[in-house]
Amino acid sequence: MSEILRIATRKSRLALWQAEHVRDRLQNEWGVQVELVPLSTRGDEILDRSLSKVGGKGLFVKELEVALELGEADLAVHSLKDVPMALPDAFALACVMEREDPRDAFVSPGFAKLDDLPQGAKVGTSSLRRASQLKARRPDLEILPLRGNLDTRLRKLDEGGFDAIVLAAAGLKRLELGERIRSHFALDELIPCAGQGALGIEVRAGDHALRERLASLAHQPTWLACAAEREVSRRLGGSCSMPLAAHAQWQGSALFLNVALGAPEGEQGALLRAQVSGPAADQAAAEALGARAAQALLDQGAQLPA
Ligand SMILES: NCc1[nH]cc(CCC(=O)O)c1CC(=O)O
Repeated sequence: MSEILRIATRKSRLALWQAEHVRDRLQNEWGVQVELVPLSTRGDEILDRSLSKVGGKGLFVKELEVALELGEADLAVHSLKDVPMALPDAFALACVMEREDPRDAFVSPGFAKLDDLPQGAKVGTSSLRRASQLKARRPDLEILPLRGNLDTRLRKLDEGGFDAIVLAAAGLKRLELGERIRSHFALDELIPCAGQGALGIEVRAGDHALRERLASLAHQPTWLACAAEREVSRRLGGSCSMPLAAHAQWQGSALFLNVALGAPEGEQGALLRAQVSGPAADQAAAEALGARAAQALLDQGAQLPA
């Protein structure tokens, strides 16, 4: 077979690692030839500005979709947490792969963990989700914006100006930067965002044969957990301009879904939290759990975006 599959990817080191990871699996497990098609996305170009104000997460995904649409690539590999809840009809999420460590990591030259930070310490993160949960635990902290890819953020920490920064453990581990992690936040202490640590593969919706074949890369427990998490975002109209956290963990055949929602940007207010659990044998059951968690937040007064 002379078939060549092409993977559209962003050019950041993490995006390339993730695309190479999928390439290697396809080559090893299917014996096909796979090429990477690296693209720069508008998301990367405007990373130094406020993403939440220019159009949100979808930007990371959009240019890769254009390459799929034009037939320049057959698959797009994404960090699932950057994939919008609703894809355009022409595209489909063919599979979600086994999740890496979903936790957030505490990175600091001088301190081993959050509780060790002195009063008023400066913590870098531009994630509203991380900021609202950190503030709920430590109202004294000064949260400062920190953007850019992982290498850029670590460089900014090394240049001074922050006592600590918070990053996804998965990205650091994939880039062999795990030694920068001083400690991991517990999953109920700094709840991750929906899909954190998981990879999703997007294809043209009409590529039925490829969609079926990609089922061999899917990890069903990860997919069901992420389906529950993503349903919370979908119900609450979640975007990265919303400080929403949703993380589901398996205990036997039951899924435990932890969610938190901070006050809207610039406003004061308590962090809302909820936990729901139940069996989740299929996607519908997982999404029903997500819907229950979203309703629990709404019952506590969560505001849907206008
Ligand atoms: N928001 C950007 C982004 N998208 C995916 C990852 C890391 C990998 C992952 O969480 O799956 C990161 C970095 C971070 O949040 O620190």
